[in-house]
Amino acid sequence: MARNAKRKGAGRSKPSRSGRGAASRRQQFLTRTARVFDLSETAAEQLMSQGRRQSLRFNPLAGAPRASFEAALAPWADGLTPIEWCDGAWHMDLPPGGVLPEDMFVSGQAFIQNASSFIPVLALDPQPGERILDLCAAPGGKTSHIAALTGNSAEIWANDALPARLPKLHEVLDLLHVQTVEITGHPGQFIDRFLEGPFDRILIDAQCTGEGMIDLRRPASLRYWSMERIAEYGRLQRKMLSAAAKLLKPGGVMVYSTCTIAPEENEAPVHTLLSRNADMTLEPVDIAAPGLIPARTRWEGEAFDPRLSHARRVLPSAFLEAFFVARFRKAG
Ligand SMILES: C[S@@+](CC[C@H](N)C(=O)[O-])C[C@H]1O[C@@H](n2cnc3c(N)ncnc32)[C@H](O)[C@@H]1O
Repeated sequence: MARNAKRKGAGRSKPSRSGRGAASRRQQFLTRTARVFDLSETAAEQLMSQGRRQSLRFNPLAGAPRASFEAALAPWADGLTPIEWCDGAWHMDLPPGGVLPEDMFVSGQAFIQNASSFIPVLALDPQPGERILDLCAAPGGKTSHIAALTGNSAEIWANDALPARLPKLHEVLDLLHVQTVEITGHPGQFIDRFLEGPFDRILIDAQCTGEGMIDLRRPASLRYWSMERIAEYGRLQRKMLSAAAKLLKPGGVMVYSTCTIAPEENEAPVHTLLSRNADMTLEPVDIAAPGLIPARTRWEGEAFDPRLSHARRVLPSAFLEAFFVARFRKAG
C-alpha cells in the first residue's frame, strides 16, 4: 500500500503557500474521504465540515463518590447526555456561557475528551492485576481511562517517544490520581529493545496524520496534509505494531487505533501485521457506539485480510471524530 500511495500521491513534504496548492490538497482529501466512506463528495464534505463537541468522563480515582459528582452536575443536566455505551461519561452540549464547576477539573474528578477516544480503551477491556502497555500515551487521556477502569490496580507502562510531551503526560496522570504507572520515553518502533514483555494488553494509539480532526471550514487544518505524510506514518505504524506484538503475552490483547481516515495508516498496517504473524488474529470491536462501521477490506484495488471486517471505523459526527480501532488477539 505504501508503495502504491507514494506513486499516486501528489504529496509535498512542505505546506504549499499557493492557493492552487491548497485547493488541490483539499480536493484530494475530499475525494479520498468520500471513497473511504463510500459517500458522495458532497456528503463527505458535510461530514468533514462540522465542529466536534466534547464529552466528559467521571474519574473515580479522585475519590469522590459518583453520586455526589452527578449531584454536582445536576444544574447542567439539560446540556449533558449520558453516553449509553460508556459508563460514567456524558456528551456535553452546554448553553452559551455554560461552564462546569472548575473544582471538578482541578480535583481530577472530571476529564474532557472526544468520545471517540473512549472506544479503543473499551475495546482493550483492561482488567485489574494485568500488566498493560500504552505505547503512545501522551498526553495521557487513554492511560488515565485504563487506570480508572482497573481501579488503579493494573501495572501500566505509559510510553511516549516525544520528550516534549512527557511533562504533560506526568501532569495529567498526577492530576487524575493514576498511581500504578511507569512512564518511559522510548521509540515505539523499537519498543521490544527497550521494555521486557510480556504484557497482558497493549494499546497502540498511534501517531498519525490526524485527518479525523480536519474541519474543512478551516483551510489551515489541511495545511500539513499530504500523501507523503500518510505514507511516512504508515511505515512508522507498521514498525510499531510489529515491535509491540513481540511483547504481547500468548493469549493477550492488543488494540491499534488512530484518529485518521487514510487506509494506508489503518487497514494497511493491520493487514501487514496479520500477514507476517500467523499467531495474531483480529477479534470484533464490540462497542455499541453509533456510527461504527466495518473497516475496509479493499482499497485502491488492493485486497486486505478479510478479518479486517472485525475492525471498526468511526464515522465522524457531532460528538465523534473519525477513528479507527482494531483489536488483535495473540494465540496462546
Ligand atoms: C494520538 S497521540 C496519543 C494520544 C494519547 N494516547 C491519549 O489518549 O492522550 C500519539 C502520540 O504518539 C507519540 N509518538 C510519536 N511518535 C512516536 C513513536 N515513534 N513512538 C512512540 N510514540 C510516538 C506522540 O508524541 C503522541 O503523543
